[in-house]
Amino acid sequence: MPDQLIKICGLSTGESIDAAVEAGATHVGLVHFEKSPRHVSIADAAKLRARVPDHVKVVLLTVNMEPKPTAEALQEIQPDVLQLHGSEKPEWLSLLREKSNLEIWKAVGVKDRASLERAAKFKDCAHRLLYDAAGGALPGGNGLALDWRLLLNHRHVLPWGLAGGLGPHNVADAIRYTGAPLVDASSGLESEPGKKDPAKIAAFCKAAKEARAKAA
Ligand SMILES: O=C(O)c1ccccc1N[C@@H]1O[C@H](COP(=O)(O)O)[C@@H](O)[C@H]1O
Repeated sequence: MPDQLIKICGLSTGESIDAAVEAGATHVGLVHFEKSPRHVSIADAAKLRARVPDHVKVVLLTVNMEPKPTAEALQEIQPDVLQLHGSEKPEWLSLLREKSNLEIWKAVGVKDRASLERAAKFKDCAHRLLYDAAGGALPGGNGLALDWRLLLNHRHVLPWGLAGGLGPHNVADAIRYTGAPLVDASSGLESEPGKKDPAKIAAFCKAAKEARAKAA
C-alpha cells in the first residue's frame, strides 16, 4: 500500500513550513488569494518555497486567477503543484497542463452525488481531484466537512484527495472510512484564522500516518 499523502495548507511563516516538514507532510500549500486569511504575496510565497526541502512538494493554491498573474506567480514561486480552487474550466486546465510541467489539482465542492459525478469533466486535464465541502464564506478553508458517505463506492476517475474540515480529531476516521490516498487540512490546524499551530500539525500528520499503517 502506498504511503499516506498529507498536505498541510495555508502556511504563511517559515516556522509553520518547518513544522509541517518535521511532522512528515508530503505536500505544503501556499494560498495566493487576497480574500483568504492565509493569503501570501508572490514574493513571500517565493521565500517560503525556497525553505521547503526537495522531498516535500509545494502546492500553490489560487482561485479563478487570470492567466497573466498566474504565469507571473508560477514563474516566481516555481511550485510543484497548482491547486485550482475556484470555478476554473477544463479548457484552462488543459492549457496549463500543455504549457507547463506542473501537476494540476482541481478542487471540487461536493454537496451531493451529482456534484461528485460532474467532477469527471476534469478527467483528461487534471492530475488529481481534491474533494472539499461545497458552500461557506470562502471557496475553501471554511472548516466544513463534506458528507464522506458520498465517496463510498464512488468510481474515481483520477487520483484524488479529501479536504474540508479535517483535523487531528477526525483524520484517522476519514482515512479509515473513505480510504483517501491524500488528506488535506488547513483551518483545523490553526489557533486563530491564518495562524497555524505546530502541535496540531504534528498531531494531524501522526494520526494520518498511523491510520494508513493500520489499514495496510
Ligand atoms: O484556506 C483558505 O483560506 C482557502 C481559500 C480559498 C480557497 C481554498 C482555501 N483553502 C483550502 O480549502 C480546503 C479545505 O480547507 P479546511 O481544511 O476546511 O480549512 C483545503 O484544500 C484548503 O487548503
